[in-house]
Order: sequence, then C-alpha cells, then structure tokens
Amino acid sequence: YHMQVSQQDVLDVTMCPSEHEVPDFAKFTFTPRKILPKETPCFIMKMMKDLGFIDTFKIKSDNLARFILYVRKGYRDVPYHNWSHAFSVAHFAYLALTNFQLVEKGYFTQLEALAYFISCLCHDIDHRGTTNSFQQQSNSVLASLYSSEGSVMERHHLSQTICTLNTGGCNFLDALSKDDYVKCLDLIKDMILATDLASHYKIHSRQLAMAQEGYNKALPEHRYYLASLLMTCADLSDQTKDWKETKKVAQLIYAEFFAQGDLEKGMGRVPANMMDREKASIPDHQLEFLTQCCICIFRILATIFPNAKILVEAIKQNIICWESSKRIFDRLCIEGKTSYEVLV
Ligand SMILES: Cc1nc2ccc(C(=O)NCC(C)C)cc2n2c(-c3cc(OC(C)(C)C)ccc3Cl)nnc12
Ligand SMILES: [Mg+2]
Ligand SMILES: [Zn+2]
Repeated sequence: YHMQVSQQDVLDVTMCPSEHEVPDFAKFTFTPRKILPKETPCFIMKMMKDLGFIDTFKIKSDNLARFILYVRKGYRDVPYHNWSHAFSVAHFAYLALTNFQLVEKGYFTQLEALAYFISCLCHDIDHRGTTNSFQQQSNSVLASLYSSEGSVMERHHLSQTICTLNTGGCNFLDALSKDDYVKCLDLIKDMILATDLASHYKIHSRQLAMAQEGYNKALPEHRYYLASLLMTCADLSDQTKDWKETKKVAQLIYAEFFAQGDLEKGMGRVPANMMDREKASIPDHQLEFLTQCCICIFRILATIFPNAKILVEAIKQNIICWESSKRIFDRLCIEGKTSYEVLV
C-alpha cells in the first residue's frame, strides 16, 4: 500500500511548471472537468498556493504532493464518484473562496478555508458508486461499521481522509499547532458529514431561516450552516455549468444509479424507479431534483452572496433544457422512435 505513489510522481507534482495560467480558471463559468486528469494534481497545488495556504500553514510541497497523489489513488474508477468529481468539487471551493472573498470578508478564518478546500477534495474518497441505503441492504462492511450513527459512506470518506493524512510523508498539516490541527480535523469532520443528502434535509429549513434573518458571523450555528451550505453547493456545482456539461454529468450519475439497480435486481430486490434503467425517466427525475433540491440551495447562497445569482440563473437554464429534452423524449416515445439512451 505504502509504495502506491512513487518518489518520481511526488517530484513531478512538486516541480509543477508555474505557467499554469488557464484563462477564466477563476470564473464560475469555467468547467474543471476539461483539465486533463494528469494535470489535476498540479492544479490542486496551484489553487492552494493562490489561496495562500502554503505560506500561512508552512506546508512542505513534497508532503502536500504525496497527500494529493494518495487522495487521487483513494478514489475508485466508478462513473461519477471518481477523482474528476473530487477535483471539480475542490475547484468550486477555490471559486467560492476567491469570488466571495470568504476569508477577506470574515466569513471563514484561514483555517476554516483550508478545511473547506481539503474537505471538498476528500469528501467522497473510496466511494463505490452506491448509496447509503444500498450499504444497509447489502450488509456491507461499511454498514456494519457505521450504520448505527448514519451517514455510512460519509463516515467512511472521513476515515479514509484521516488515514491518508496519517500515511507516511502525507501529513502536510504537521506545522499546525496542536490546537489548530485538532480544530482543522473537527472542521473536516463537520464538512464531510454535511455532504450526506439526509443531513442536508435535516438542516435545510434552518439554513433558509438564517438567510432570511440575515447571516450573523458571530453565531457558531450560522458559521456551521454556511460551511454545510458551501459543501453542498460545491458537491452540486456541476449543475451550475452549461447544458452540455450538465447533461454529460447526469449520464454519469445515472450510469452509477442504474448499475446499483442492476445489483439490487441481482439480489432479488426491487430498485427505486430512478435506479431502474427500465423505469427511470431521467428528465422527470432531474427536473424534480433541480427544482426541489438544487436551486433552493443556491438561492440561499445567493441571498448571502449576491454574485452567486449567476449560479441560480445557470440552474434555471438547465431546468429549461431538461423541460425541452423531456418534451422531445415524450414525443419520441409516443412515436415509439427511440430508446432513452439515444436521446440523452
Ligand atoms: C444531478 C444530480 N442528481 C441527483 C439525483 C438524485 C440524487 C439522490 O441522491 N437522491 C436520493 C436517493 C439516491 C436516496 C442525487 C443527485 N445528485 C447529486 C448528489 C447530491 C448529494 O447530496 C447533496 C450534495 C447534499 C445534495 C449526494 C449524492 C449525490 Cl449523487 N449530485 N448531483 C446530483
Ligand atoms: Mg458523497
Ligand atoms: Zn460528492
């Protein structure tokens, strides 16, 4: 396990050519999935340098490089919950930190900003492409470990993150004071656990109330709700890009959902409609997800950060595209013209 990352790999990342000036990289319209996979570790280093973390926390490049490479190895080759998802979620954290000036304006301390960026990068480590409920149903090892506390997958992602930090030569946080280190791990725990959809639904109404009464930086629960909101926004950031990107990502998500449905059928169980490739209507389900869940989260974000309004507008555009894709799909089905895959 230890020699999964070679010294040469580490050196390549620490010696990243600094001329990584990609136009529009720091804009919300940029789609991070267009960065070549082999270039992504260098871009993580670039983002952490730009955010001031290397200087503020005296981070040694070879430790950080080794950590990034182990995190990348920690992700599996599944259709959606893979390293490019992790990279795109971390990129959104970089966009939020820079465009909303979260540290400059006192929303986050530098330590909270570091925890946010690292949590986004690590939040789905070792995901198997199956849901929390599937862990219970299949009596997976992870369910036996964590089902009593809930958020089974998220607790595993957290545990994998801490294990990676404790892997030889990966602890890039070793210059932090004891207090800061403990505080940082606490923040990473809250932030990764916030990416469980069930946890989001539990606090959503209070996040809405927080936005309506006005965000108060002095209130610890407001700071917790904002950190959770920024995690879910990062996790959903594919939905704020252009239609081509959004449609491509939906296909990856349903490739995972349908593979789980096939597994459930193989186990003699009846999968939920959206997991069943014979029954799912992707446009209908996506319209429901975007209008009931996704756009609500970004609307709260936009009440706190006005320049997040363009993200709400992008989601509205994608809703319009799903509606027209649904009309075409329905018409083609009536004419018996196509199987769903052709359309999407
Ligand atoms: C485009 C898009 N469609 C989705 C449709 C349905 C669901 C879903 O999980 N339905 C519940 C069933 C499975 C029990 C999630 C979807 N989804 C997510 C997502 C969001 C998550 O949770 C946060 C970040 C807290 C919202 C957690 C995991 C995922 Cl995959 N990301 N993009 C999508
Ligand atoms: Mg997750
Ligand atoms: Zn995720």
